[in-house]
Amino acid sequence: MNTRARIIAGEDILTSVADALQYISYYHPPDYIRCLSEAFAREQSPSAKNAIGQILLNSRMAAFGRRPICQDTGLVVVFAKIGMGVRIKSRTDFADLVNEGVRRAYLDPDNPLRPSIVSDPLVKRINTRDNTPAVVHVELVRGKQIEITIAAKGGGSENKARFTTLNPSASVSDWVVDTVSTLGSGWCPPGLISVGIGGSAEKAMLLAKEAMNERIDMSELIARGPSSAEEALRIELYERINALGIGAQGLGGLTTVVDVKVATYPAHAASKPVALIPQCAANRHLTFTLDGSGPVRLQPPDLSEWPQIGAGDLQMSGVRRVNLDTLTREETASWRCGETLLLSGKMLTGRDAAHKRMVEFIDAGKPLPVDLRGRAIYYVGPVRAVRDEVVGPAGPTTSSRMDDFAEKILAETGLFVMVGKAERGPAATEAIVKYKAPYLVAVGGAAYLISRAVKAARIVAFEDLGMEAIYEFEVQDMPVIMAVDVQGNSIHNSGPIEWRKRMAADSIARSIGI
Ligand SMILES: O=C(O)C[C@H](O)C(=O)O
Repeated sequence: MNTRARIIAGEDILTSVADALQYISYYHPPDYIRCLSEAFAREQSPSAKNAIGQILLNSRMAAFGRRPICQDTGLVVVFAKIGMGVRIKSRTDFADLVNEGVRRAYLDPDNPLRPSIVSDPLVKRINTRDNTPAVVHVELVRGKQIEITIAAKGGGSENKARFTTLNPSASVSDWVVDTVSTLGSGWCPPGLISVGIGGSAEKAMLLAKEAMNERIDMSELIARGPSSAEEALRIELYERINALGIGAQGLGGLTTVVDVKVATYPAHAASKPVALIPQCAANRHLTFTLDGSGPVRLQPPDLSEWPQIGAGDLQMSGVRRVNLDTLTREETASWRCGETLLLSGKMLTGRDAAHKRMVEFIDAGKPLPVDLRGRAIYYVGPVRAVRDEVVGPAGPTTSSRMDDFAEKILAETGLFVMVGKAERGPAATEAIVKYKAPYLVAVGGAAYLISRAVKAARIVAFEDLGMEAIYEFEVQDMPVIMAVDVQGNSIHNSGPIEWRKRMAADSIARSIGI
């Protein structure tokens, strides 16, 4: 038996991490594209079909353009299984090698990725500018290889991770379904729900996080039938979660999840820890193995698997064209929940840090550096532009994080319209009604597609905030859906209720044979 350690160069780890992060920034996993294409064909809700179509079209454009699928290019999470017969030739720690790979990938001049990580998360929250550090999990295993699973996890879906410890006899299925029904759609469905059961609090979370990177195989599982309690739970959850009618982007529809993963580990007799982590439509991960023969060599996927969706397939009939430069309160009050609008003209951008600072200015009686009166604001933190782009991928961020600022911003600035992603909470909805300032949504996960509607972009305030600075965008035909109108009607309430009812009626109809 050869007992000599196998040498793996640190540089091969670093290069492979960098190449893998670039690769997953623009190539969706083909298994996800296959499922989403099926969901697109099946979808009957026009809004949800349009959203899935935009995600698929965006994915194809990102793959051919080699630009990020989503403006949120993620928090890097690594699961490394290091064979105990391996010796890593490096002067730095394993985590430093990974971080150097992250730095190289995110600062790549051909395809720069958006740095989203802030240090001092408690107080200063300063962007580290290279997306480091990654979250690295290492396990020592038998063998002479290193297997690395790397993911770039979106912030919106990570924010919806949940944990509980159930009583041993309580139903995991009920807790998961109840919890998903409270998450809203900031996690950007259609995606996956991953569930970790057992171990301890942190172990359950890790089980869920690791399992979400497994191959999507729900239709195969349903076809062959479950062979374990975990598999039976996967099918049950897949059916029950989709029956909630949440649909793509929470607009109401048939597909909320394309798969549900379940991983288990022995637990204490007194406990049943359960972790739930959603995976968004920017489902980015890759597993590769290093055996000492050099860095990983990644082949592009077969792009003929990406459906060729055109504007005509997007169910955009009856759209209303809006000139943002001539908005009036009368006009915005006439927009109705569920309508598709195509926005043209100038809009401002601003997200978490810009809102916090604007409210600090207002509280201190200082004038804002930009006049929001009569304008639309888009909640976005774009990727840096390259080559002929005016802006990099620029999809919407989760609007509910701006809810706490809505009342003050609307009261003090005369802002007319907000554009973002997913539902608003009760306080923001009240402010929308009170100040007659409607709320529109763009499709989360269609960032590169949306960026093509941006014809000019310039930073107008808070440049030090990096991707969170306030820009002025000039857009042409940017597609959005009217989500909360000035009466307070919300598509994120009415859509899922309608599709839940329709699906229940359909299954009743099927069960009685009509
Ligand atoms: O940070 C972002 O751009 C978006 C975030 O991933 C979100 O979904 O809210």
